Amino acid sequence: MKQTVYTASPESQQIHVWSLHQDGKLTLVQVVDVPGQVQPMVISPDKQYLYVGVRPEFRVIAYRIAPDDGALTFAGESALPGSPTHISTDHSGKFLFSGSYNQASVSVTRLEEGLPVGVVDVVEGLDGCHSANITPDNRTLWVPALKQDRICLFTLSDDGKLVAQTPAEVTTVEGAGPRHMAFHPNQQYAYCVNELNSSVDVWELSDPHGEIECVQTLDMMPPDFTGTRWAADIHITPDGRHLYTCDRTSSTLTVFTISEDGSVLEVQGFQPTETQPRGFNVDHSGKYVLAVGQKSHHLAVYEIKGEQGLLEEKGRYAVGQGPMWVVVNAH
Ligand SMILES: O=C1O[C@H](COP(=O)(O)O)[C@@H](O)[C@H](O)[C@H]1O
Repeated sequence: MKQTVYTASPESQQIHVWSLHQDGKLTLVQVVDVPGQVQPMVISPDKQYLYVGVRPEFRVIAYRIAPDDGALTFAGESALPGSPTHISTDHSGKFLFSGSYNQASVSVTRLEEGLPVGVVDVVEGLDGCHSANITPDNRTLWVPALKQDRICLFTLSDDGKLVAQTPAEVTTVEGAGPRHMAFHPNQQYAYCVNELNSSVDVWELSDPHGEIECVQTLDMMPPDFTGTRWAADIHITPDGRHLYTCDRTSSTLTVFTISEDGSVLEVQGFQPTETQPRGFNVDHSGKYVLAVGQKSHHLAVYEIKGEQGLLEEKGRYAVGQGPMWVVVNAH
């Protein structure tokens, strides 16, 4: 398996394309100058396109991915109704979702033959909308509205419309600020990192018409931490054994193990990382974590070690200015 890593740096308006080698080393393949401040990124389910959200002219740009070395070529673009804070796709590759914090909305863009062609739905009134997360069965879109301490639940219709479910939302404790999510591969549990109190909620997914319950809430900060909590991102290993989160004030990655059935998390340790980590990811082999520092302008690679999933730094690399997002493609 070959892997390519993409980092987005909005201040220098660049995407860096890296080959990730088996030993965790990176070599630079390409630096793409993006026409705008590039923030969120996602790879199409068929692995042929990288979609990126750009501002101040709000749009999604599609880059074709070269199958051999992962290099990017501009392929198309489409306007978005608000600043793209987060983008993702459904699993069929027919729709792209964009959560907009500043516009308090989530939008759905139709994809045709991999290219974005236009917005087909917008849901407003989602204050602090921070991400859109489709369940592994492609049925339900979970959309955290950070400023409302709720995660809205929508059914994705065949024509890309978002239909509020019953119940239409789940709520966190007051002041948590739900932000980003990950799903367990067994499809029974979702994990949400809460920005404002740096905690993680474990959501038990049930029958679509039944109750969805928060079965555990964990503090992700070291016990002696006294600063302002400012969590950002969350990722799970492909085998569902380890979960990682990041906090920007402390520049820390928190390491969790996950119980066999996905229901119980346990904090295993804290990894100091790049300054102000807003985005990170796990590679497809489940061997490496890659994190960028918005204030260090570097990408660090960590090897996942042993049963606890603790991290050991393998190298760090200068990227563009203000890096925010990391995605990994396997081809
Ligand atoms: O994490 C955060 O995100 C919001 C929205 O970010 P944007 O890049 O879409 O403008 C930001 O305003 C907030 O301060 C920050 O904590």
